[in-house]
Amino acid sequence: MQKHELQFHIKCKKGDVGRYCILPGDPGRCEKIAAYFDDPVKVQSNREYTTYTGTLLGEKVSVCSTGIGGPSAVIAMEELAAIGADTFIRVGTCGGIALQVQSDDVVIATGAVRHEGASREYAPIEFPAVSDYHVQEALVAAAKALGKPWHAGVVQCKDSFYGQHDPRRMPVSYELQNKWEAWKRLGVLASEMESAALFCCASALGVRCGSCFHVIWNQEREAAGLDQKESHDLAAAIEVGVEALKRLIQEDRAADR
Ligand SMILES: O=P(O)(O)O[C@H]1O[C@H](CO)[C@@H](O)[C@H]1O
Ligand SMILES: O=c1cc[nH]c(=O)[nH]1
Repeated sequence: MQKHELQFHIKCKKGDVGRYCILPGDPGRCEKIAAYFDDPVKVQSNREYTTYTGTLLGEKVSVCSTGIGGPSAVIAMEELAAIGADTFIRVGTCGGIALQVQSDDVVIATGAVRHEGASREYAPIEFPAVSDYHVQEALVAAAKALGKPWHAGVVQCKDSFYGQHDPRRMPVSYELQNKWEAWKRLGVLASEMESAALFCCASALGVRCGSCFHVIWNQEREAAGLDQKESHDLAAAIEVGVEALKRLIQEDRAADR
């Protein structure tokens, strides 16, 4: 596929997007994220992929939704990279696993458990799904500067949302439940679905990617009888993602990258 061509799924072409892109899963989140940009314009909407472009600090930036799961997320990354994007921040939602992770906190992924399929088509399973160091650093600095409660560590990715929430129902419950116990003992912070695939795809493409998440709930806190609520206000995670992009833009300018 030629780099100047309209990309097959996102229906964008070179010039439509900036080198800096925010990647939410939910298309409905794009307009809310674009509202933080200067002069945001809706560029395209096709399948699960909705794209807006605007500016931050005078730099062209975009937001493009990825849909749910690794396969559609790496399509977005591949097609955005083909038309010039090289720095990605996934702003998503997650469910807490570690007991200290509470609803409304912001989780920043340093790495992701590859309990999903798409990353295996980019890298052998021995290869770690890790976020870009500079993006990770910018996300932590942003969370600190904005005074948001944050945690940085490993997140778990899987392909089945209901395998996470109702593993006993699944014929492979023996695997899901045993592995979940391992994630807990290994200090995994939270569960979501796209970062492992995005991190491996980014490594393969030579682009930068990091992730931050709004914590909706924590099923382990609930199981332990700790206080627990459900929250769907993603403002803190969005603000951390946007602030991190600004910091990366400034750092890249200072380093003439
Ligand atoms: O809210 P988003 O960004 O879609 O992220 C999370 O929510 C979806 C599941 O409900 C999965 O995509 C998961 O990773
Ligand atoms: O529990 C959750 C919440 C969001 N996304 C997930 O994959 N799991």
